[in-house]
Amino acid sequence: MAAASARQVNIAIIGAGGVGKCFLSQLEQLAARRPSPKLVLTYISTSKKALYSTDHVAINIADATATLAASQQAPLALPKLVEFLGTSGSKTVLVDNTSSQDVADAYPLFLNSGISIVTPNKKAFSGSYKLWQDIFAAAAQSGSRVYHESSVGAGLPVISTLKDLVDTGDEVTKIEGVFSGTMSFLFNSFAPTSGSGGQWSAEVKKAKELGYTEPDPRDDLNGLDVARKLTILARLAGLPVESPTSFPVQSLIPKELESVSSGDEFLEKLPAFDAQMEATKAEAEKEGKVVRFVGSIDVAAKQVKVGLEKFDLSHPIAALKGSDNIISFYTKRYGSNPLIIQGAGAGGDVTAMGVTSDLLKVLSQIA
Ligand SMILES: NC(=O)C1=CN([C@@H]2O[C@H](COP(=O)(O)OP(=O)(O)OC[C@H]3O[C@@H](n4cnc5c(N)ncnc54)[C@H](OP(=O)(O)O)[C@@H]3O)[C@@H](O)[C@H]2O)C=CC1
Ligand SMILES: N[C@@H](CC=O)C(=O)O
Ligand code: NA
Repeated sequence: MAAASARQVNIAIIGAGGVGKCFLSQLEQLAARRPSPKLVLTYISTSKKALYSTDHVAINIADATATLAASQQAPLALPKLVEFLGTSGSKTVLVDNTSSQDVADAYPLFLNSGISIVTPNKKAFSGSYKLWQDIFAAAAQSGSRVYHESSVGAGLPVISTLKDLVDTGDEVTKIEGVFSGTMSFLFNSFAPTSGSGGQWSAEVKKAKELGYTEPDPRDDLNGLDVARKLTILARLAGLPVESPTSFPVQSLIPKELESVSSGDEFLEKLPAFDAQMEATKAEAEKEGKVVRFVGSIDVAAKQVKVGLEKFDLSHPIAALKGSDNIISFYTKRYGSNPLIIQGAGAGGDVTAMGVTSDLLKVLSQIA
């Protein structure tokens, strides 16, 4: 076991894709700006490769992506990773930048071993309610921390705001808005409030290229990504929602493409079904409206729903730009004027910002 250092915190990263690379760059700046505690990257992996040494030698953060790409080491199995991180003698924060359910399922194991977690991955907090309970019980029992701001609204302060409302004794009655950067971008560019808009399937490809979509864009188009975010918010607001499939969720996947085997094949075949979304858009236009993909949680009625709705052109939801999310919290204190949060809801840099700010919170508590 390496010698213990109170003023050193080790960082282990799983996932080095769009968000992971932006996080690495923010971590490099953070480590340079803040000498204490010393931040030491000791493990990084994708699904196929890893970088680490048995004596926990620091990995150069600036070169980590390139060194990882050239590495011949395989990732450690998750229980082995927990063991490895536990032998460093320093406090450790795991940064999960994947969308993996397997990694999410292992959070209780990491937390029980005293390893804190920061992540934009929604799977742990929107999976089974039992996993949610196990995660927070493990953190409470071991004193390790878990933060997931970017799991809703990317770096926008959505989770922290909701926690503050609840923890200070306000009563949240309703949460509603646009919760997907991808869906926002798609509808803002396909059905703008002025002009004719782009082709649906071409906009879907653009959203993927811009890094807004989930690794498989069908996870956005089937409504599940928004359903996951609403599950997380509903639970934080006090509703023990069982899963993201336990309430009505509208899918925008054409019936004919429901069984295609890969995201790439789906994107290739999607142009043949553009007429379906054109019809939805035209129907709203006939009423002088635009269509948008929204979600809502009615806390008192215990109702959660996700799907398309039509909006007047003057409505704030109709007028969103780019990948903007807009989230309104209706509470007893705020009365009929909700507390509203708006801004980019997807993209590598803004998502990594939420992860980095979570890391800062953990450091202020453990270091
Ligand atoms: N992109 C965005 O705007 C936002 C993303 N998020 C969340 O951030 C997370 C990352 O998204 P993003 O960076 O866009 O996704 P990417 O697909 O770009 O990157 C995912 C990374 O995770 C790795 N990975 C996947 N599964 C495993 C596994 N089982 N073990 C180890 N590594 C694994 C991948 O490795 P490999 O390449 O080898 O598969 C890849 O490096 C997701 O949970 C997403 O929902 C949240 C808010 C906004
Ligand atoms: N795919 C998601 C990414 C952020 O959670 C989205 O588009 O909102
Ligand atoms: Na957020």
